[in-house]
Amino acid sequence: MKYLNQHEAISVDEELFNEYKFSVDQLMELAGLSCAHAIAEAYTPDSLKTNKVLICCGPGNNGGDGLVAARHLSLMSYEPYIYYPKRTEKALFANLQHQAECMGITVATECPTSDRVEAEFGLIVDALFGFSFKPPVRDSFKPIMEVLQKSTLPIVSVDIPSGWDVELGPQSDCDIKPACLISLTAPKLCAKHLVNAKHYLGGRFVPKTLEEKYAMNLPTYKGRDLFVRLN
Ligand SMILES: NC(=O)C1=CN([C@@H]2O[C@H](COP(=O)(O)OP(=O)(O)OC[C@H]3O[C@@H](n4cnc5c(N)ncnc54)[C@H](O)[C@@H]3O)[C@@H](O)[C@H]2O)[C@@H](O)CC1
Ligand SMILES: [K+]
Repeated sequence: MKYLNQHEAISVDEELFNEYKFSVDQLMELAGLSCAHAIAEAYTPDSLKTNKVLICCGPGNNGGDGLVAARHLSLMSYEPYIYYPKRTEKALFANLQHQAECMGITVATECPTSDRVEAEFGLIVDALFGFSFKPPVRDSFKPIMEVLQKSTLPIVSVDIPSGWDVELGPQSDCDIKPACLISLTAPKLCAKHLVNAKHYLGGRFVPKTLEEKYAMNLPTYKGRDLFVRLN
């Protein structure tokens, strides 16, 4: 299987939208749903200290995947709580936030303290930054990155472990250690730097012609599964 560089990941994204005419909402829903399913397989509610899940959502589409995943997790016996500090004006994101709130999920702008996170939650979902991230992390996201770096809870990263360079992996100023990574579409080069982590692939929406154009050589998804375990 091929691990994409940052440029390839962005090109694949653009082709899905421009050539194949998918809308962002469509792919985000499928991506976030596949994350919720992979999380439910990797961390059943009763395997966790508590079923409360902290979902950290960033300002871009990676954050959107987190908002979608939260909604699906709430339908599957988890109790999500969303930290979403930097919001956009775009209707898609406002609607995703609204849908989550209508389902009784808190969407907060205030960064939770480490003490609170350790005491209150059983799992952290990191949907802060995806394949468009360029290090270093800007100041406004440093407090939550510190919480993630200090945490003893399992962290599930969506697409890219946040703060990692998309190709080079961990950075000295920001080195979170996810217990699980859910790559979307195809893994990116940074996934080669995972240590002792579960690795899933989700985002089962890549047309065969696009897979072949980028020589992705994707693994076979089983039956109706929305994700496949890589490691
Ligand atoms: N192409 C695909 O196949 C799909 C991609 N999706 C998701 O979309 C993600 C990519 O989304 P985007 O391109 O919107 O970008 P990201 O969500 O990766 O991040 C972009 C945002 O982060 C900010 N940012 C970048 N560097 C930063 C830094 N150093 N410090 C603080 N903030 C920083 C940018 O200002 C921007 O607001 C993927 O990783 C994946 O999670 C899915 O939603 C749908 C399908
Ligand atoms: K992430």
